[in-house]
Amino acid sequence: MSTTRKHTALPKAKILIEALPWLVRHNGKTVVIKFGGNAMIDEELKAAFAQDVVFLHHAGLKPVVVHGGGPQISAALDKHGIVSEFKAGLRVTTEDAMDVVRMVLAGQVQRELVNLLNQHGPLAVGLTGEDAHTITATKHQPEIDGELVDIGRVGEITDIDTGAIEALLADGRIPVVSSIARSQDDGHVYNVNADTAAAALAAALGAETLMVLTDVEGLYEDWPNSDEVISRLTASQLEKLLPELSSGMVPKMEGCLHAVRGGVTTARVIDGRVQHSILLEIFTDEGIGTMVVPDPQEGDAE
Ligand SMILES: Nc1ncnc2c1ncn2[C@@H]1O[C@H](COP(=O)(O)OP(=O)(O)O)[C@@H](O)[C@H]1O
Ligand SMILES: CC(=O)N[C@@H](CCC(=O)OP(=O)(O)O)C(=O)O
Repeated sequence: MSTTRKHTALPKAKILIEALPWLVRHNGKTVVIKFGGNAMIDEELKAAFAQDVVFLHHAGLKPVVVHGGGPQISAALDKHGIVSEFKAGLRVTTEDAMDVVRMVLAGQVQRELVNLLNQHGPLAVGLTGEDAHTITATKHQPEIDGELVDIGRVGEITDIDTGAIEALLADGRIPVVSSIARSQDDGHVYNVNADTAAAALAAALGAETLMVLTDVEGLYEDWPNSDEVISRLTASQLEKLLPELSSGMVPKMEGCLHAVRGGVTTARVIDGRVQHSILLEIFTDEGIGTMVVPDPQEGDAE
């Protein structure tokens, strides 16, 4: 081998070998990746996201994608002359708005991600929570200032059926799930926050990791005054912090808590604006966002 080739080949081999412990650790494990609408900034980032997910698949992990689309829904509602309003971090969803939500999530955002993933092979299959009873919900009425408030067709998850997703994973596919649920009691479909849906799926699937890609570096300790990111916190530490959180971070961190309390080993909030942030997070020591871990059991070494 020429000296020049050795010089370029060796560093590449070293990078591959560095990933070996992580490849071994994650082999065969399910990882639920939530791709937030705010992180879908440009075509390059979306293509890099698809590459990362396909990489995980070929590296022996079982990725499941749950996508958001908040900004995309707001833009479409705007075109329909419907004003977007959020209460308790959730979109007030009228019957007409629900049609738009479903059209954008299942017909636009999900299709685009499925298409990007399938440029690498016949891998991705899109579904919504309605399919095969994957997500069942009942009408959600959040409590605001001590009163239950009606925010329309917003769902609270009551049941997850992992059958369809597990069948797809067993068939070597990458499920791409839109956060729309069916209701058992009134026949309506419901709008579910995508972080909440991803966390519930991660827990029900017994996933090793929940990874939430968003448009900030992680959970800021004192948002919006400082950009100091909390790199690691236990479930109990997070629980204490929850009442202080605001807006989009509420469902994200509640979801992370639900996931780790439900058996997921780590839940991470990472910056989706950084290209290949998924690979950095899974295959290197340089975790870049906020990691939530279960409380240490008595007798565990710190
Ligand atoms: N403590 C916090 N740390 C980081 N971001 C926060 C915090 N509190 C609120 N936020 C807001 O939450 C947003 C992320 O949530 P959201 O807009 O719902 O994103 P996504 O579309 O990725 O789900 C951030 O852009 C930021 O404005
Ligand atoms: C009930 C509720 O608020 N649903 C969300 C669903 C999409 C979502 O969660 O998208 P992001 O992850 O991009 O925020 C919405 O209508 O915006």
